[in-house]
Formats: sequence, structure tokens, C-alpha cells
Amino acid sequence: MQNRQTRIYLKINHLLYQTSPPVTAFGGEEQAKHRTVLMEELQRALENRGLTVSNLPDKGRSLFTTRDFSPGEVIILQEPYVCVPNNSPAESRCDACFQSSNLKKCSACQVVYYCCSSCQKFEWKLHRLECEALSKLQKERRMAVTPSIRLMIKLYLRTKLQAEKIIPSSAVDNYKLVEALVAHMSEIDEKQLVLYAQMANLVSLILQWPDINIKETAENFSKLACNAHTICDSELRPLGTGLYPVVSIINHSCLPNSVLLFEGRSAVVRAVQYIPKGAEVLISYIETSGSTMTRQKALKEQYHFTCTCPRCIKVGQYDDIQESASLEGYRCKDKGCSGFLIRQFDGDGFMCQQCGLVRSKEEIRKIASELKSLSDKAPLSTSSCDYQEAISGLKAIETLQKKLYHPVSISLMQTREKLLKILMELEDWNAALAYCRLTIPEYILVVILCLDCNIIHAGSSNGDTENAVKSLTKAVDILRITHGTSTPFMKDLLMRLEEARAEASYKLSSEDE
Ligand SMILES: C[S@@+](CC[C@H](N)C(=O)[O-])C[C@H]1O[C@@H](n2cnc3c(N)ncnc32)[C@H](O)[C@@H]1O
Repeated sequence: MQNRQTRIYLKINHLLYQTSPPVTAFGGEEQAKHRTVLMEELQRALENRGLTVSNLPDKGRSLFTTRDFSPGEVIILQEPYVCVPNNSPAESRCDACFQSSNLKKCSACQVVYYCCSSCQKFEWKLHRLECEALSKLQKERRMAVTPSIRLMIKLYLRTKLQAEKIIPSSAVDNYKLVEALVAHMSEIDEKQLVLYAQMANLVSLILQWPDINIKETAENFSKLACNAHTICDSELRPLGTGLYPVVSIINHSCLPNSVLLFEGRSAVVRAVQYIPKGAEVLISYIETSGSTMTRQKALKEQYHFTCTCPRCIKVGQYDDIQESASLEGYRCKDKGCSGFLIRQFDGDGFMCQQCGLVRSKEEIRKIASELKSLSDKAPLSTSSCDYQEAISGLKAIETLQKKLYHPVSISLMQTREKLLKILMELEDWNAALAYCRLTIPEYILVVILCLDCNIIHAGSSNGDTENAVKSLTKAVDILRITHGTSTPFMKDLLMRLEEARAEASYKLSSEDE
């Protein structure tokens, strides 16, 4: 009898007309030897950075410190093995530096953009091969090549160039590290496997290499899903995707001791607290502001594990229920009460756990359905609609959300974030400042990293210099740890703080006179 997994593989093989084993497959002994050599090379490279890799039974490879790290100290900085910008018909970026200004299309393939000749030169060895392959496709097909397909094509081309010694490789920059990444093939559902197989087929069609292995390519797509990182700018706006095989050894915690940010396309992991020698380096893979159930669901779906971090093991305890209810649950009918609602056993409604007041199911349902119809009507992007229309729609949603959810609810925060962005676009600083102040307590509660950006906005708006200095100082204190001080974003922020301080002291001295 075939088991489910075998049947899926046969289906994929049938779909792809290929039954050869992956090119990287070894016999058991050979595979073990290969892994040992790889591990030894990597350990030597990490040794003088104060790091080591160990295997934990429940997590697999894990990164540990061999010396103390202080808050804000860089633990690891890595260039991408491969990366691509998230280009779309609406927005394009330079393939080398991800900037969006002064772009010129590659005249041959008409797919890739560069902002200057040095960026084009930097990428040329790899793009020459990619360009050749893309140029053979029909124009419509070429335009439909997604960033994920390009990432895989670049992965194979880089591996080929390293194998031919056209570009150098090192212990922290080679395809063997990609081979060592987890793929979780046995946990992926059939639909997803078929999709990966179709994507692998497309890669094969574009590259037209006779020996490309479709199964291995499908597996590599699965590796990208649980190991690649979204490259963001300093204000956490997504720009592209990159694969950083050493950074990918770092495991997840919902209460991490480190943070991964990007400087240009370099991945930089910094300690956000004191990390003693011998501790595991941990970052968060997901938005940490969700309830335990929401976080666990996201981790299971994309990364195929159940988190047992100090926040997650509290699941079901009073503190955890209270936190989750405040973030995602319904509020008490009494506006002055901070209690959360519990479903009544007789099924008639919800009762506040603090004051005992009952909210009927009908009332909750009515507000929820009004909210849904308003949200369905709200435009996905404000660029396609009138700003004032978007503001009044979002304000109506906010009013209903305030009736239904707690003041720190995630949904309410997301609506306020959208309003804040539009108000800043419109340069309505006073209204934007009011929304900034509303979102900050929420961020303090759930996610410190996003807080910094809003404190900056709060500190930058209107003429309240004294408050601007306070907010900017707070933002700089946090951002020094997460972002360092050398990026253009941080230099700009430090300059703004200096200017605000100068303005505040000028105001003070004029008042004295
Ligand atoms: C980016 S990789 C991290 C390195 C991985 N441990 C390895 O062996 O290559 C992500 C995968 O590591 C494992 N992982 C990460 N954090 C974990 C955690 N807190 N508990 C259990 N497994 C974890 C999961 O298998 C997840 O899909």
C-alpha cells in the first residue's frame, strides 16, 4: 500500500514527467560525512564572531553565543546568498540596491531595473546568465515571472557561477548551506506541493538546463518559504526577499533576545538585551502583537512547529487569556470597565469576567456585521480613491471597533495606523499626531519595535518642540539598540533630534528675555 506522501510524490512526478532522484541525494553514510564537513567549516567561520551552531532535539540547528553580547551589539551581519526586489506593475526597484528612483530597465530582458551603472556592474555576472534565459521567453511570459521564480533562478545561477569559480564562495556563502536548510516536505499539504512542482517546472523551462531536478527545485521552494526573509527598509516597509543561510540558522521566540533588520540588503542581527555566553540567539519570525493562538497558528502554517517560548507556554493561564482577550476579544458593555467577555454556557450571550454585565449575542453580531460590510466597502489602496472618502470610511470603522473591541485591540490599532498614514500624506500634522498618540500605548503593550517609528512621527509633527524633544529622545534610545547609528535613517533621526533640541533651547531663551 502506498502511503499519502508516496501518492503525492507520484502525482507530482506524473505532473512533471520526471522520476530521477534529487541530485543532492547521498547514501546514509555519505550524507552524514557531508553534513559533518559542512558543520566544521561553518563552526570555524563563526568561532571568532563569538558564535557556535548546536543541534537541539526539538528545534534542529540553533545558534548559540560563546561570549557575552550587550544590547545593540551586532551579533551577525550577512550579505544575501540571493535576493530580489518585490517588483510589481505598480512599483519597481533596483535589483542591486532596492532604490526606487532613477531606474532604467535592462534593455535586453526588459524585466530587471538598475538605478546606476555601478549597480548594474555589481550584478552583471549573474544577470548576464539570467538575462539570456529571460530573453528567450515570449514577452508576456517574461513579464509574468514573479519575484519567487526569479529568486530560484538566481539561486541556481549563483550556485553554477560559484561551482565554476567565476564568483568566489566561502564557509558562510555557499550552496551547501542552502542544502542544509529545513524544507518540511513531509508536512506540506498536497495542494502546496503541486504548486511548488509547477513553479519548479517553470524554473526548468526558463533555465533550460538538461540536468535540473524538479523535485529538488520544488523542495528548494519549500526551503524559501520557511527560511527566506522579507527585506525591509529602516521603517519596516517591505522591499524584497532574500536568502541569508547563516541568519536562517536562528530559531524563533515570541519573546526574542535579538532583532533582525536590514541595512540596504545586508541582514543585521542585533542583541536587544544583554545576552550571556552560552545563550541561544532568538529572533521573532512573525508579528508578535497577536494573541498566543494567532501566533501559534501563523508559526504552524508557515514554519511547521509549535512554539514553546516563555509567552507561548502560558497558553490557557489567566495572564495569557487576559492578554489575548484585550488584543483580539470583545470588550465589556460598560466603557469604564476593562474586563473581557466570556461566552455564557447557556449560549445566550457573553458575560464580562470582571463586572458580570451581559452583552447579548445579537448586539455583538449586529456590530460585527456592520463592521464587515464597512470593511468590505473600504478600498484596498488609498491611491485608487479619494483621501477624504477613505478617512470617513476608516473613521466609521474605528467608531464601530471602539464599541466592540478593547482600546488596545489589534484591529483598532490597524485602522488607526491606516488613518495615520493618510493624515501624514495629507500633511495634516495635528490630526496625525492625535492618532500617533493613540497607537503608542498599544505598541508599548505588544511590540516595541514598531513603537520607535511612531514615536518619531509623534516627535516630528507640529510646533510642540518640548514634546518633540522628549519623543525623539525616546525613539533614539530604542532605535540605537535595534538599528545601530550608522544608517542614513538613523543619521537623519539624530539630526532631527539635534534640530529639535536647538529649537527648544532657542524658545526657552526667548521666553527668558
Ligand atoms: C529558519 S529555520 C531555523 C533553523 C532550523 N532550526 C534548522 O535546523 O535549520 C526555521 C525552522 O526551525 C525550526 N524552529 C525555529 N524556531 C523554533 C522553535 N522555537 N521551536 C521549534 N522549532 C523551531 C522549525 O523547524 C522552523 O521551520
